[in-house]
Amino acid sequence: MGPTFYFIKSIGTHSISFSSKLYKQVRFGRSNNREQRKEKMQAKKTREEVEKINMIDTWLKKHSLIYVGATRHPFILSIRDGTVNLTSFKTWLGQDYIFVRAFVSFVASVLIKAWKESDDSGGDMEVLLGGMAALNDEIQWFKNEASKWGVQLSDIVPQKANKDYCRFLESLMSSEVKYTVAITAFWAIEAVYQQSFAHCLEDGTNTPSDLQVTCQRWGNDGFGQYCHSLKQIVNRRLAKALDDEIKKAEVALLDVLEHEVEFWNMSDGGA
Ligand SMILES: Cc1ncc(CO)c(N)n1
Repeated sequence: MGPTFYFIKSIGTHSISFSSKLYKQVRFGRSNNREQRKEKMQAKKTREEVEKINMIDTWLKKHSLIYVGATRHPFILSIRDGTVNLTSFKTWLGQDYIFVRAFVSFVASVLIKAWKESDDSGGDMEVLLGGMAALNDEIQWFKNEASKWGVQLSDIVPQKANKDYCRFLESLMSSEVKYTVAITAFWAIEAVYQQSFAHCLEDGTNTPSDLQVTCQRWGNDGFGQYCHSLKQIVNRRLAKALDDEIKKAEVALLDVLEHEVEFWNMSDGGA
């Protein structure tokens, strides 16, 4: 088949016609294809940039299965529907007290990294210091709560999942680990508890009244705000980070989510 001819204009008895290729070139401009390609690439770049601005949400969508596994664990769902086994709850309480003591040291190491590496335009240090103050309160709370439930904290032996998690925290305390990577893990650790316990406080839930204080501890709005501030710090850091650091931060997030699932699993009696 020959080229299609478009009748464009007739001037008097003279008609001018173009081949379709030529017509397109005249109609859309010679560099049409190249322009379109450029536009597409621009769109792709913009999408990547948008994803990078909120890297955390991009990752949570990408890894939604494990994220839901960590924030909607059967133990949490059993608190939420009121069927929780109190032995499970006490196991969790004792193990978490041990974890939080390691966690305080980890947060101290993140604070040191912030001081060394952050320009602190976002007030990172204040947010972290607020987190440490909350942990001071939390340790006291664990002691009160343990005596309320008859849990002897001095007798608690850390289970394997707990030891593994604490060892992971310790690995992040190394000066080799960048601030961006460590604070990504920090945000994830706090966010899992915030999301889990806030879920137990939603309308229409059956959370037992004597567990409400526990859920409030991490599910209250102030803690939600604090997690949001941490998330903004992380997103700001990741938007500026090099690829290698971004990859390590994503791995750290996945590690946290896996450790959190294993940690909840302990409450079910698994060692
Ligand atoms: C296991 C675990 N993850 C997160 C938190 C939040 O502080 C906690 N107390 N314990």
